[in-house]
Amino acid sequence: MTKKIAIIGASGYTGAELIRLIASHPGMEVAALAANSKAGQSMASVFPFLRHLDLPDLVIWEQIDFARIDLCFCALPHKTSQEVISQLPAEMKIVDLSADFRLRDPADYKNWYGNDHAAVEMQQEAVYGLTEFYRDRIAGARLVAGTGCNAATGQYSLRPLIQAGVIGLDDIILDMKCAVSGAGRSLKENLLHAELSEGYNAYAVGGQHRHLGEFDQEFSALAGRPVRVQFTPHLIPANRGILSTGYVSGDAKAVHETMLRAYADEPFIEVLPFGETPSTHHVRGSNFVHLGVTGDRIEGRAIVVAALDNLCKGSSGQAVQNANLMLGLPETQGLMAAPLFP
Ligand SMILES: NC(=O)C1=CN([C@@H]2O[C@H](COP(=O)(O)OP(=O)(O)OC[C@H]3O[C@@H](n4cnc5c(N)ncnc54)[C@H](OP(=O)(O)O)[C@@H]3O)[C@@H](O)[C@H]2O)C=CC1
Ligand SMILES: CC(=O)N[C@@H](CCC(=O)OP(=O)(O)O)C(=O)O
Repeated sequence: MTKKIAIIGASGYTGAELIRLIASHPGMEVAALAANSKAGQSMASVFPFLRHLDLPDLVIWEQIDFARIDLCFCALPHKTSQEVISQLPAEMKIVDLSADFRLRDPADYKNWYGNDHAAVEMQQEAVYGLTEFYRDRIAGARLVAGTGCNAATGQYSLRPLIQAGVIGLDDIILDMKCAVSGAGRSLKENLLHAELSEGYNAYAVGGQHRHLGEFDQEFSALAGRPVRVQFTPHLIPANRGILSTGYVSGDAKAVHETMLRAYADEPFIEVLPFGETPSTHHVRGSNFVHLGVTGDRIEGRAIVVAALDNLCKGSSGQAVQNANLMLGLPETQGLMAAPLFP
C-alpha cells in the first residue's frame, strides 16, 4: 500500500519539488494539496511542468481530510507554519520545511526570529532534520524540522571535522553562494530579472543570517563548547544550487581523510578525491551532496567546498528522505535519480 501524502504550501517552490519527487516514488502518492492565494486552482495552471500528473486541485489546508493521510509535508513561510502545525491532528506525522521547529531553545528562537514561539511544546518535541546525523531519532519522530538550505550545506562541510577535532574552532569561515529559488516564489523587487541577473550581492552580512542560529546550536553541541562561525551568504543569478567555500585551520590531508571516513557509507554524500572541487552543476535536481577538500599555500589551512541543490537535498529531497524513515520505507527510496546535466 502506498503512503498517502498531503502537502501544505504546494503552490511554492519546495511544494512543487516535493510533488516532482513523489511522482516517481514507488511508496508514496499525493492525496491532498493545499495553498493560500492559489487555493481553488488546478496544479496544471499553477505549475504547467506538472501537467502530466493526475493531481488533486489546491484547497485551503482546513479542507484536507487528515484521517486518510499518512504524512503531511508543511512547506509554508516560517511563523505561518507553527500556527498551522499546532492545529493539525495530534498524531499526524509531519515534516516541516520551515524554520519554525529547528531551534530547540525558545530564547534562541526569539533571538533569531523576533517573536515568541506559538507552539513551544512542539518545538521541544521536534527532531532536527539533517538525516545523516539524526536518522535514528527521525525514524521514531512525529514532527521533523527540515534544516535551512544554507545551514545544511555548512553542516555537511564541518560536522565531521568538529566532531573529530581536526580543525580549529575559533577561525571558521563559511562563504556561500545561494541560488535565487532559495528565496521562494513570492514576488520581491530585488528578485526581478533586471535587478538580479548579471549581478551578485552579499546579504545578511555581519552575523545577521538566521541560519547562524542553526550553526550555533549544532556546532556547539558537537564541540561541547560554544562555536561561532563567520558566515556570509551571497545571492547569485542562478535558479538552483548552493556552493559553500569553507576556510578552516587544520591539516588538509587529515581533513580529507576525516571526511572520507565519516561519509563512507552515506548514499547521498560524495567526498571527491583530494584537490578536486565540486560544482552546483553536478548535483542539480538531485539529492546528492558533493564535498571537496584542498590544501592552501598557507601551511595549516584547508579549504572545504560543498555543493547541493537547495530545493532538493537542501529542502524537499531531505524532507522525502526523512519521511521515508518516518514511514518505515527504505531511506533512499524515490531519491536516487541522477542529477540533471548540463
Ligand atoms: N526555497 C528553498 O530553497 C528553501 C525553503 N525552505 C523553507 O520552506 C518553506 C517553503 O519555501 P518555498 O517553497 O521556497 O516558499 P514559497 O514562497 O515558494 O511558497 C510558500 C507557500 O506557502 C503558501 N502560503 C503562504 N502564506 C500562507 C498562509 N498564510 N497560509 C497558508 N499558506 C500560505 C503559499 O501559498 P500561495 O502561493 O497559494 O499563496 C505557497 O504555497 C519556507 O519556510 C522556506 O523558508 C527551506 C529550505 C530551502
Ligand atoms: C537566496 C535566499 O534568500 N535564500 C534563503 C534560504 C532559505 C532557506 O534555507 O530556508 P529557510 O527560510 O527555511 O531558512 C535565505 O538565505 O534566507
